[in-house]
Amino acid sequence: MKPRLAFIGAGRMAGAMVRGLLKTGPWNAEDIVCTGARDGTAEALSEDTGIRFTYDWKVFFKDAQWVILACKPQQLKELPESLSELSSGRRVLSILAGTTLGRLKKVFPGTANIVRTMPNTPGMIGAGISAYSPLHPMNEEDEQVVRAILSALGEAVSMDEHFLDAVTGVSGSGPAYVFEFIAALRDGGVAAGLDEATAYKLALKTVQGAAALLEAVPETPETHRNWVSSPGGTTLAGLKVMEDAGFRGIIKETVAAATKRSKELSGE
Ligand SMILES: NC(=O)C1=CN([C@@H]2O[C@H](COP(=O)(O)OP(=O)(O)OC[C@H]3O[C@@H](n4cnc5c(N)ncnc54)[C@H](OP(=O)(O)O)[C@@H]3O)[C@@H](O)[C@H]2O)C=CC1
Ligand SMILES: O=C(O)[C@@H]1CCC=N1
Repeated sequence: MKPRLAFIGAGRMAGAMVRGLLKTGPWNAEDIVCTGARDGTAEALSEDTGIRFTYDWKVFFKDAQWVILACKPQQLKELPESLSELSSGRRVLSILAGTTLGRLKKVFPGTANIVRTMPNTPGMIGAGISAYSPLHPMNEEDEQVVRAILSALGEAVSMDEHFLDAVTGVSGSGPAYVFEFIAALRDGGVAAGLDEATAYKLALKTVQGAAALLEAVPETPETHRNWVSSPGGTTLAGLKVMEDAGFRGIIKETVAAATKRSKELSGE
């Protein structure tokens, strides 16, 4: 169970997947090829990891068994029409935000199966979470391959395609919200008198520690929040500002906007 993999796109996410795959195995560099849009990422990924790269689509598809689609959703329409024939009989795993299985089927009509997935950037260190959904029910071998590929990035869960836009809004884009929160916590510390490096370290370790604590002691976030909050104490004074400013409503709207954008991307 080690099909040859061919990446269309060699950017941040493709790079994370290739590095994860080479680390976790069973894939070796010679089992993987990539291509790009001639802006240098394919050469760079090849140089860094030892995988092959080519700009010749015939060479690209020659012995590819699984095609990993990892360009931007808007770049899908730039791919040549010849791909529809060249990809015939292959399997496709797409990480494109928003791009539905229905649309992918039109681009790759002769493929044996197509799987849509939504990973996230913590996958770069094996700490990601991906949801995936196949066009046709997968046989055991294909399911094993998909799980092995996604496991190189962290956890993987199977889900109805209907949910993948919401998954994108929560965990696909989610790391960016968390980074924004850490930056805001750092800036709050600086405004309260700390130097920037100290404030950043405190903010980062606090978010890291809080997430690790939640996982280790699986009470709800609300329970953990209450354990931090002493009556008449500092935390409640801080939380009141968050509540008055509608923090939860803002995050809900944030997820809704990203989910909506994911749905829109399917048509672009
Ligand atoms: N970034 C994230 O957090 C996440 C991203 N995704 C999805 O992953 C995908 C890739 O994102 P990301 O890695 O950030 O993007 P990058 O911009 O880093 O990478 C895009 C890659 O696609 C290549 N490319 C562009 N046009 C073509 C083309 N016509 N033919 C072949 N290759 C092409 C680029 O090549 P070149 O450099 O030569 O132009 C580049 O290697 C997106 O679809 C996104 O929705 C999913 C989950 C999380
Ligand atoms: O911003 C985006 O469109 C991609 C999808 C999820 C994370 N990044």
